[in-house]
Amino acid sequence: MVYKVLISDPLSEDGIQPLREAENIEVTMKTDFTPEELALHIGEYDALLVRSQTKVTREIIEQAKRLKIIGRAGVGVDNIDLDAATEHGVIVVNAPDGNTNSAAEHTIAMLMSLARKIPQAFYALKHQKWDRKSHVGVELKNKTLGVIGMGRIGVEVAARAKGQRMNVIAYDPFLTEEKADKLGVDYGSVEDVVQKADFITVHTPLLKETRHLINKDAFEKMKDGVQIINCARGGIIDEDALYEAIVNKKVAGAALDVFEEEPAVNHKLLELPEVIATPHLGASTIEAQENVAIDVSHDVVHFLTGGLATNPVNLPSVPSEVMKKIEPYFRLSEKLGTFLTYLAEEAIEEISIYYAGDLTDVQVAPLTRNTIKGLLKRHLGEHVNDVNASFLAEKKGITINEQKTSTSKGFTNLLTVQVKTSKTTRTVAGTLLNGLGARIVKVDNYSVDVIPEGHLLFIRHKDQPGAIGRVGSLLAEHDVNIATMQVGRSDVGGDAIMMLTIDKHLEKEVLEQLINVTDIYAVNAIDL
Ligand SMILES: NC(=O)c1ccc[n+]([C@@H]2O[C@H](COP(=O)([O-])OP(=O)(O)OC[C@H]3O[C@@H](n4cnc5c(N)ncnc54)[C@H](O)[C@@H]3O)[C@@H](O)[C@H]2O)c1
Ligand SMILES: O=C(O)CC[C@@H](O)C(=O)O
Repeated sequence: MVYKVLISDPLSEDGIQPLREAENIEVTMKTDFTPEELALHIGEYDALLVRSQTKVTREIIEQAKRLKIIGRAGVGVDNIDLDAATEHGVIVVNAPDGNTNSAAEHTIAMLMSLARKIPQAFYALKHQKWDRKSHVGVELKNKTLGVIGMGRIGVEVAARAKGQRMNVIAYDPFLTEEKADKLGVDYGSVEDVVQKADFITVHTPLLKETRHLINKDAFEKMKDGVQIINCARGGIIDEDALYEAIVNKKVAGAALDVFEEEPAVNHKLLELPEVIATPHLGASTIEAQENVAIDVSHDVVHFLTGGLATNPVNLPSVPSEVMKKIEPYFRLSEKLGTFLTYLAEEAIEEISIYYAGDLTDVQVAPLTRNTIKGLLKRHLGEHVNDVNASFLAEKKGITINEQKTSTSKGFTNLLTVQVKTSKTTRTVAGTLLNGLGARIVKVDNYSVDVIPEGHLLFIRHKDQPGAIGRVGSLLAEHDVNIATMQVGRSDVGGDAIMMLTIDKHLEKEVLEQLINVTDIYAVNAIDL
């Protein structure tokens, strides 16, 4: 059998040697397909290799009848429809490490160019203007760099900024004070970073949660004259808000490698003299392109010849006998993990998963991985899957405990998940009710009975007359319909909880008002 591999974006010729040299693999490099042409021809191929230009949409995947693997030579997989790939049994692999250095160096290059107005000065000189007055810069020494997203690239950027004698303040949902100390950076919330930094650089993936993370509100809180860098993904910064902040002189400059829509030609931000930009060049070094092409080529060769992929991004394969027994619990375990991300307000340091009742008779490791996936996915994005979840948790310094116990508290099966942060321990437990599906049956010490789906509100309050009514009225005022409501308390007049299911996502402003309602201690708006 000969496997046909299509490379539809320019990849390093040296990097794809493992593919060229493999037996029974035929490589076609064709980088000028239109989306329509790609959809027309993709049916002939077993593997597709891309960078960020090719959009591997559902329409393309639906035409890809032979396709087994998509290789992304780079980190971000936002140009690939992962759900469609998974639904069609196509494994997606990426090359997460190969361009870290390149992207970090590009960020520092942008930071220095921005501070010293090098592109603007060069442009003037190219146009025969010897203009020194307009191009006075600022020094980096003793300035504060705010880093949002301390993954592979953020950590490297922070280390290099320290080499420029900068102070670094950073935020990442997985960054603890201890880890920040080890890295020699200050630990802060997004607010702290935004308020204290002279330069702000973002290094998160583009997710629902990070879309417009830097928006009008954030710009208002920043120091006057702050400068912004985005070498991660267009869309993390709200481009309209950035434009306005530059025109209003709040922001003194911005360096952009990425845009919401690419290619970004005729973009209004590019008309502003304060903006410098590159056309998505973060990973464009000979070394990075070779690294990512080698990594992804090896994975494609291994996978097509019956081996395992090193960097799978979507669903793994689980043996069918195991799957059959545990499949009914999959949704529940993932939802319990996700639920806890809303309750844990600091970085999670430890996760413990307890299996009781019927669950003591099954192989639970895939469920543990699935719970961890639910826990990580909200902040790390769609590339977290059952295969890489434990590995990613470990890399984030999270300890994982898995235990089978005899305390099923009267349930036929009981799955209890507990997370510890530096300040608190939060617990949620769920069960699969025969014929009725999944239920959350305990949150911390309170018994509840809630379907783990949709929009939930978990409210802690003082057991006082009127507290429930005030919550109901406020939600009604904002046209939020309560579908179900349960209450519980530790003792009369003491701590109590409300667990509500509501018909739509709770907007931030309503959440803020709810937190300020008399006798309410805390509110978690949870989207499952
Ligand atoms: N410009 C380029 O050519 C280029 C090159 C490489 C990577 N990138 C992009 O850079 C980004 C980061 O890549 P990486 O390899 O460091 O990824 P990574 O997964 O190692 O790190 C991302 C970090 O962002 C954090 N994060 C998630 N949500 C957050 C939030 N709301 N606030 C703060 N932090 C949050 C995660 O916890 C994680 O630690 C990706 O979007 C990637 O696609 C761009
Ligand atoms: O392919 C490229 O050059 C961009 C890659 C980069 O954005 C990534 O996410 O790895």
